[in-house]
Amino acid sequence: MAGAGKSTVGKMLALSLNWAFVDTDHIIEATYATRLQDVADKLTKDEFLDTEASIVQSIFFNRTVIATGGSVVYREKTMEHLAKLGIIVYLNVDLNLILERIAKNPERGLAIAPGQTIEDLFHERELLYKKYANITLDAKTMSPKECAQKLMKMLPENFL
Ligand SMILES: Nc1ncnc2c1ncn2[C@@H]1O[C@H](COP(=O)(O)OP(=O)(O)O)[C@@H](O)[C@H]1O
Ligand SMILES: O=C(O)C1=C[C@@H](OP(=O)(O)O)[C@@H](O)[C@H](O)C1
Ligand SMILES: [Mg+2]
Repeated sequence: MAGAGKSTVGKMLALSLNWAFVDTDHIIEATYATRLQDVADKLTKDEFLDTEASIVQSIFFNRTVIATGGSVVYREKTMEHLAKLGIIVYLNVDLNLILERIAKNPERGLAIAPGQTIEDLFHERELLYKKYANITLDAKTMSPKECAQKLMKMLPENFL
């Protein structure tokens, strides 16, 4: 979910693993040579989801922690692609904390349909995040560093 900490924790996890780190929001910005928000503003929700999906599906990196946007989960093919690349981590953070973090940064983009609330979005996505996750980390009470440390322990031994 947006605000769960994917970009922050992902970067720290990559450092711990000594792996590369890629944020797919940055790849979208690099591709379109503009801010993510400018890309999103010109598109409907579905068009944004398709754009994100096609960019994520063009990634074939190994030994890389990939932080996606929270909206990636709507496209089954894209999630299957990510599943082939490696382990999918779900950072589970409760709704109140998500609302707090989003409120702190209202400029933050969100693929949300007209009339939909963040609560609706959270509940709709929660099921999808659980469906695709190989590892679920209850991240609510942990700092980003603690999340990364815990994930290091949760990764399968034969994975590294
Ligand atoms: N575990 C955490 N504890 C406290 N603050 C966090 C934690 N993870 C992320 N944050 C903060 O929450 C905000 C959203 O984090 P971000 O990594 O951008 O989330 P995402 O990429 O999932 O949208 C940032 O301001 C970040 O510093
Ligand atoms: O969850 C979402 O709808 C989105 C989350 C954003 O990324 P983060 O999850 O990193 O905030 C970004 O991809 C886009 O604005 C849509
Ligand atoms: Mg992010």
